Amino acid sequence: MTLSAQDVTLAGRLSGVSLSLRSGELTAICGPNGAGKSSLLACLAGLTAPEAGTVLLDDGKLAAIPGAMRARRIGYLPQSPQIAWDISVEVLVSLGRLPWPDAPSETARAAIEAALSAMDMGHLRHRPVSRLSGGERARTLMARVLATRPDWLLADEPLASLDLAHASGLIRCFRDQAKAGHGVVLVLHDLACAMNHADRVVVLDQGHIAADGPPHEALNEDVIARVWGVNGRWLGEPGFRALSLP
Ligand SMILES: Nc1ncnc2c1ncn2[C@@H]1O[C@H](COP(=O)(O)OP(=O)(O)OP(=O)(O)O)[C@@H](O)[C@H]1O
Repeated sequence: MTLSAQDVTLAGRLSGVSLSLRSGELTAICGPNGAGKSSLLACLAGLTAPEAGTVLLDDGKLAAIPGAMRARRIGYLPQSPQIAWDISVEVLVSLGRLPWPDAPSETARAAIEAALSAMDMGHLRHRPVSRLSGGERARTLMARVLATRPDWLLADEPLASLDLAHASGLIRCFRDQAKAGHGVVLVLHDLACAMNHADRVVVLDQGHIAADGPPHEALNEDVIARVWGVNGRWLGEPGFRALSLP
């Protein structure tokens, strides 16, 4: 399965971006503030229509796929999700099953339970979302996406408010999803996380692709100096790299 952008343009945000993402891989999209990462992810999710260019899911135009089917195939976590109603954690997570015609069913129940468990939210399932901490709220919203069991997981800064143990658990979850053949695409500011856990890194800079490849190439020190303007140094062993900043 592939999810591709062909010459995608959004004025002032993306300039002719082309890339083809493969399922079974964890792809990290990195870049400075305002580089166009969230804009690209929203286009790939089918939630922002490009002004020019096309997004393809496998060989078909994403825009031509009916909404419910698209929502079954692509799960999307925005950078700052809004929660409209003060419902319980469990009800919010169960909304992830809305695109499916199966609710309530054994499959739906199992997907919701697995998502609550993966995000360590089972013990808070009855709590209203207005009474969650920031990290708990983020885990609940991620669980809602997981409950859909989409082919593609697109998440914008999914680790931003998680503590160390929950961030590590979520990275493991993303890796398992990729191993199971799903496509995982994450916007990440944490370059060490991208270096250590991604199969592929796409670096965006001012709406263009500045680098694209395995992490050790796409995030080498020259690219970091050129794109971020910082002379960082990679330290440590592969898989446990840390970026030391001057
Ligand atoms: N709805 C919008 N309409 C017009 N311009 C926008 C819109 N949203 C964002 N922009 C602009 O487009 C550019 C890219 O924004 P985007 O949110 O994609 O960047 P980003 O790489 O995700 O940044 P960050 O790391 O700060 O989250 C920025 O200059 C931003 O100001």
